[in-house]
Amino acid sequence: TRSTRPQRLLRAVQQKAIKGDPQSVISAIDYFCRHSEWAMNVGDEKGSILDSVVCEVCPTTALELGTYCGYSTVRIARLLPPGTKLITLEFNPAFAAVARQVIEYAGLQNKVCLVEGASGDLIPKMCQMFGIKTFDFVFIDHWKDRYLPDIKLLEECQLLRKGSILLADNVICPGTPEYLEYVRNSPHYESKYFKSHLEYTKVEDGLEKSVFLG
Ligand SMILES: CNc1ncnc2c1ncn2[C@@H]1O[C@H](/C=C/CNC(=O)c2cc(-c3ccc(F)cc3)cc(O)c2O)[C@@H](O)[C@H]1O
Ligand SMILES: [Mg+2]
Repeated sequence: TRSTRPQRLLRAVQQKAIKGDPQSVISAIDYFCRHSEWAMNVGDEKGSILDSVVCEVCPTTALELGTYCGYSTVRIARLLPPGTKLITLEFNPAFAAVARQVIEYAGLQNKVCLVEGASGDLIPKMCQMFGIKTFDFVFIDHWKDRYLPDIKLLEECQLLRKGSILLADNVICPGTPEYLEYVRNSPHYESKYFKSHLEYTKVEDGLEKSVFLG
């Protein structure tokens, strides 16, 4: 049977990147997506904004919603100091299998915990599964209509603290109108839009950075 796009993306990593070198894995995926097949990774332009926010926050606990092929997982994990963990949630087993191999190829398996399952089921289990009290940083990049319910769930589970940073992809394209309206109007968040472009295109898109105020 034909290979899937994530499998072809993984093959590009295995053929072009250097084992144990996260930057070469990132570059191999970006090259593949620009010159062979577009894929819904956060990409290099929005990815450098993601990098700067991660470096600014220096999270000790981080969560990613929607691993897909692990591109943003590698971008985030490569910047984390030793001893910190990035927990990434992915409910599609085929995508999770590819992501595990991409993360391992980058040599970052010790900084990442990929949990297979739905965010709605797993978020309430973060404390019992990992002893996590609160997240310093959350990268949101899964189904766009799940951004809002999932941050409300994070609030309910008291997994956010004063100063926790949420960074959401695709707030313009495909768009997350209900999420944007909430974080921009809620007294519990201070929000800022980082204008950029949809990965590998000239279409406008951007990231929304929101600080939880408690
Ligand atoms: C709902 N709870 C969930 N729990 C765990 N994993 C979940 C999940 N929802 C979705 N996922 C997973 O996240 C990933 C989903 C990502 C959805 N992303 C998009 O739709 C997306 C789409 C575009 C896009 C933009 C323009 C266009 F023309 C076509 C596509 C660009 C992006 O950057 C995107 O992130 C998959 O791996 C999916 O299996
Ligand atoms: Mg995205």
